[in-house]
Amino acid sequence: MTQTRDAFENRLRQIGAERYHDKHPFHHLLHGGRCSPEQVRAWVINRYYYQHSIPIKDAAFMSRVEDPDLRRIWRSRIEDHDGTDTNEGGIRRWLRLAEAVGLDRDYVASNRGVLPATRFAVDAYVRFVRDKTLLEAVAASLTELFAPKIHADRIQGLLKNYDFADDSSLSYFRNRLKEAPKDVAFGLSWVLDHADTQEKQDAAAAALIFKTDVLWSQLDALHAAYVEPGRIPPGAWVPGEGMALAKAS
Ligand SMILES: O=C(O)c1cc(C(=O)O)c2c(n1)C(=O)C(=O)c1cc(C(=O)O)[nH]c1-2
Repeated sequence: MTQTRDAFENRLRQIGAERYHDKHPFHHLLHGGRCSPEQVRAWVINRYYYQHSIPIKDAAFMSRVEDPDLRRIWRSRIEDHDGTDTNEGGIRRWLRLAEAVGLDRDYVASNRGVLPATRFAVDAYVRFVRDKTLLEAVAASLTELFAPKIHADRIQGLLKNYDFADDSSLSYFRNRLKEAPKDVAFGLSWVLDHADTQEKQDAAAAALIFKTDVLWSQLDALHAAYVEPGRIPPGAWVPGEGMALAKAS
């Protein structure tokens, strides 16, 4: 049976409550100040691959949209990450974080050393958005419903626990707190409007579950490689690599 708008929204929110990556043990270590500097670096390097792929994903989405009004709304997502004349953009802000934790920004931007499972998961998200229906593609982005809380927790946890954390290094997350609400308000109402049969509601819910798996498996890979059991796959970043050279005084 097709669910009412409210019941369907609750179903989507329940998926986040059960499966969002704020519950992953790696995030508990990171936000609680229990990551070593090397583990923080591993997270920054791998998460950059996600950041760099988000505007590629959004461009793949836009390439399939026939409605200029939808493209007009969606394109701010690309600008939020790639920047504009007046906005530095999320990718550069992330590289500022990379420098603050001691990494060489060109190394991080090269995507060398990214874990294979991170690549597989993130590339699967880009392909999903390229290949599935527009409804499934928008529904997959709705994990962002749950992101403001994790960004706020992260800002607080990193500021409290790590010397590298300050307004400059954490500016990525502060900006997302301003940018994400407009995206998610639009995305949610678009999905609620367009998922008007049971079949479409089921497909949208499955897309959101798929996306929580994309996020969760990245952290599983990070945890296995750099926390426990500490098995770094061949070719992945090894602590000590990719560091910025100390500035000559
Ligand atoms: O730090 C996080 O936990 C987190 C999660 C997510 C998400 O839920 O996919 C995004 C972001 N951050 C983020 O910063 C971001 O720009 C973003 C875009 C998207 C998307 O699917 O289009 N998700 C996310």
